[in-house]
Amino acid sequence: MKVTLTIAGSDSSGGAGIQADLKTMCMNGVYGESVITALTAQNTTGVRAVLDSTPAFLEAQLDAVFEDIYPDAVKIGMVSQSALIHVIATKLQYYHPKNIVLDPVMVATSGAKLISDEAIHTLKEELIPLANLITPNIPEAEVLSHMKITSSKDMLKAAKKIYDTYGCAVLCKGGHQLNDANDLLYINNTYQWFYGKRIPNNNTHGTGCTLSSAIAANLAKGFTIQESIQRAKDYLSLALSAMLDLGAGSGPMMHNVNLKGIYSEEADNE
Ligand SMILES: Nc1ncnc2c1ncn2[C@@H]1O[C@H](COP(=O)(O)OP(=O)(O)OP(=O)(O)O)[C@@H](O)[C@H]1O
Ligand SMILES: Cc1ncc(CO)c(N)n1
Repeated sequence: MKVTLTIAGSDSSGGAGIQADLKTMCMNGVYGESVITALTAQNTTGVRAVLDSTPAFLEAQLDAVFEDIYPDAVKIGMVSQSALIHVIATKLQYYHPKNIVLDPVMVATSGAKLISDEAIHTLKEELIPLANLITPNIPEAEVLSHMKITSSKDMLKAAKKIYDTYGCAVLCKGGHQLNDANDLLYINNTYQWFYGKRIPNNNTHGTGCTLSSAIAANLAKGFTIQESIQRAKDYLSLALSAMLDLGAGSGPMMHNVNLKGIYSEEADNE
């Protein structure tokens, strides 16, 4: 069985973060491990409090996981402090996992800021260059590219700028902001659109976490980046289409959907 590790924050309401990642990994046919960067007290209406892990405890979690059940892919989500980002970067350089997907989480769907300004700088300097793929949404791509994005053309310009600066593949997600749910992959000096039909569901808490962990799960199973993105988008669409409606705010998605067995197999080239 293939193994995928999530390094992310816990969401007490179960819709985003570690909880979304583990549900997604389970449904996508891989064994999921979790290293927790922070606890959040949050629900569908907002984030009430954040308690960060200490750097030493984060380090202990990473060593425990990598020394025993070595993951085939790693997904990184919310990391709010520079010292924690530094620990992750140091350990990833030491253990060298094959596939690293980084979701540069900055702001929750509910609007809460999940990273300090100093940490954004450390993320750019130390962690983004280690990733194989990063998955910014539009506001995050604006921060990373230092430009405003108001159209598909802008998405392409920003994704190219990020790729040229950091050397990792970039999936710029069009989810919340533009009319369609179209995402743009920039990789190896070329680009590819992944088109998605917008599902009329405002319960989008955790869509970014779900997409990045589904991509990591599929990379672990041996699919290419392009195949993994397509499969992750298909999974997300199914989870959104189930139209779960929980909580007073932007609610979570339904993960226990009928996948008709298509998401559990491994790639032919494995
Ligand atoms: N209503 C929708 N219908 C279909 N796909 C959607 C919808 N909303 C978002 N998506 C898709 O979900 C994925 C995540 O994109 P999104 O822009 O929502 O990420 P995000 O803002 O990082 O999420 P989060 O809310 O977890 O921070 C993308 O593939 C996007 O196209
Ligand atoms: C813990 C956590 N990670 C990521 C997000 C972004 O959706 C969130 N709301 N909470």
